[in-house]
Amino acid sequence: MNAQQIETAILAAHGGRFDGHPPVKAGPFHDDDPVYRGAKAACAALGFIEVDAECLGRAWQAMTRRLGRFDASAWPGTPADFGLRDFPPQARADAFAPCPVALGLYAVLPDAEWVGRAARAGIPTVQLRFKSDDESAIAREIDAAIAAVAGTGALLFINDHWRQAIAAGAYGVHLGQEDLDALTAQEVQELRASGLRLGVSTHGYAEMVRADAVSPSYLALGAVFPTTLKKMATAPQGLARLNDYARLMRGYPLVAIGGIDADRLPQALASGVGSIAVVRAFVGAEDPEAAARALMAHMQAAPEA
Ligand SMILES: Cc1ncc(COP(=O)(O)OP(=O)(O)O)c(N)n1
Ligand SMILES: Cc1ncsc1CCOP(=O)(O)O
Ligand SMILES: [Mg+2]
Repeated sequence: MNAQQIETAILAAHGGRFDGHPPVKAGPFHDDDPVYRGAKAACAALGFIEVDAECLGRAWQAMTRRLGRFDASAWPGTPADFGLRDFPPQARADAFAPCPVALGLYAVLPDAEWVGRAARAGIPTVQLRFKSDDESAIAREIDAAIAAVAGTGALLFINDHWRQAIAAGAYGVHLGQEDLDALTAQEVQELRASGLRLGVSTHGYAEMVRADAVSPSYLALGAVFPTTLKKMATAPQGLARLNDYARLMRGYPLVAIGGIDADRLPQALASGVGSIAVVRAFVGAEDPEAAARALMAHMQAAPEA
């Protein structure tokens, strides 16, 4: 088959699954392999951004070589086809400290007062996402958040401020791709050696591959649905992509985030992720404690993935 036939076959098999993403201009192409070229072109037509179409083109090429034939009905979902190292990642020598596979309902919160409120409402995983450049205010807020979860059993992640999180003895740290890229290899090692858990944001295939390079404790997959809380560089990924991402990265504890509320929670959870992260569904609720109960009831009611 030539590249054009491969592209047509992939679009015929998968075109209906990825509704809602406008096509992206295909290329550049880095070699003449017809599976790579056809699959990359098809994935661009399915709306995957350049870096993700490139990842998928290479993964289709690797999958085809591994299977010994081109199968348009398949979709790459094997870590080795993406060049990822051995799964499960927790077994790697350089893995970050492990965290539960099912982090459950995960509330992302603007300050320590909200952290305490979420923890007292019984939410099992909470994050302090305190945006400030004031070092002493950050340290104060982190200390207050740690005090606020004491005795509740909630696991506390600190967003962005990893050094202060280590100093204060938090359970873990959450970093975005830019946050991770800003760290030197030595700083990544310092964070790993601290024993704090590390969660990393991802918004597609290339970012999952990038995050996997440091073997973090969990991966966040987002934004699943549109969110008004944060200006996103990438379009909402949608449920079809979330399902594929969760299948590929199933060796990790996974967190779905972005625009999830009680109505959408069951669909997101059905992807196989062990955790659903929310901001507005808790903080923006008229009665946050009642909202927490409803969200947690939805999580419990969901059938095992
Ligand atoms: C659980 C979870 N997922 C994603 C994010 C976003 O992190 P990041 O991309 O670093 O953006 P900011 O939150 O720092 O604006 C998160 N905080 N938590
Ligand atoms: C911080 C963050 N990262 C990806 S989406 C998001 C915000 C999620 O907020 P909401 O649950 O209110 O859509
Ligand atoms: Mg960040």
